[in-house]
Amino acid sequence: MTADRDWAEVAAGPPVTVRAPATSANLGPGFDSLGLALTLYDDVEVAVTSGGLAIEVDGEGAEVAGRGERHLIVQVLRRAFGLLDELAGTDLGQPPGLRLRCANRIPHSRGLGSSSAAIVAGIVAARHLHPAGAALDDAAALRLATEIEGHPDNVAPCLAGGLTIAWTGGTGPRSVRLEPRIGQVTAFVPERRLATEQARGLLPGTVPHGDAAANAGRAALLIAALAEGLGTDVLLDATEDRLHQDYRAPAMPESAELVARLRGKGVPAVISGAGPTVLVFTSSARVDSMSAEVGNGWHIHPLNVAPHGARVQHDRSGARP
Ligand SMILES: Nc1ncnc2c1ncn2[C@@H]1O[C@H](COP(=O)(O)OP(=O)(O)OP(=O)(O)O)[C@@H](O)[C@H]1O
Ligand SMILES: N[C@@H](CCO)C(=O)O
Repeated sequence: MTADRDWAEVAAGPPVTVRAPATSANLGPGFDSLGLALTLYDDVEVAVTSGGLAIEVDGEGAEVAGRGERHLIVQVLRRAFGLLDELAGTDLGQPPGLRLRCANRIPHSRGLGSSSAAIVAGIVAARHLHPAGAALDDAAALRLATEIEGHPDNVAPCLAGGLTIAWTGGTGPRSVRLEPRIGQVTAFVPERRLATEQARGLLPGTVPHGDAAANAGRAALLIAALAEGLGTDVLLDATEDRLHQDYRAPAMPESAELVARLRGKGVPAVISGAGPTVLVFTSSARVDSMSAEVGNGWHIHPLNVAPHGARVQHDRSGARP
């Protein structure tokens, strides 16, 4: 099948800008399954050009700009363009050139889903730019993003917004989106980075049956607490974890200590994703009083749940939404 446009025509058109939200995965007991989209965003502009590869990065992780073909978003664009040709039966191949402009606000390797935002932004941009982009539907986008990221819990809310429960079934990764009834959450972000790969390496191969059973019950309770807007006392119990946080504590002792301290005072606090950011479910009034107590060394981000997943921002072409 031939596409209705070729890369030269795409290059003559406008670039696409995608806004992708930060995400917090696990939320305590929901390891590799639960995720929340947050109102902290990366913006990625992608243009097809007549040749070469140019990458500009402003903000977080500016050092990744020099990676050329190894830049995560470039790799994702290439994978998505290849998959689109396969799915649509077209043979466009790779575009002659690409230009990326990244405005990064999500801190890297802190547990706020920066890699998922980059992956999802790349997929949404590729779907918009490729003339047969509609062939990559939402289910295929989730499958591709999960394949690249390795687990679905950050990419699902980054694609869908809100609160998501993600799992891998017989047909691959899937997710369900819920509208959480919670107000503000606050991210306490330390300077120290922790790569997800390193944090995953600290997990044991097996866990005691009692711990697995406790987490299953708490994860179920957490969904009810978030969906129904249940009170802080329920949320405190519902965010208890026994499957990952303690095993990872040696790699982020300050974060583990902060979570324990806040929980000891009745505040529902968890490690965000693979850490070391601490995510707190609480009102803004409480955060103000907590901030003084938490001390220096933490960047404090009061955030809301992002209602939408990654979306195209400026579409001057009037083409696909
Ligand atoms: N906007 C981006 N552009 C290019 N590469 C990125 C971008 N964001 C993240 N990355 C890559 O992903 C790495 C961080 O991914 P990692 O999985 O370790 O942490 P995270 O996604 O921030 O946290 P978590 O998965 O725990 O929520 C960075 O070091 C960088 O290589
Ligand atoms: N569920 C993942 C989230 C981080 O990407 C983990 O905790 O390793």
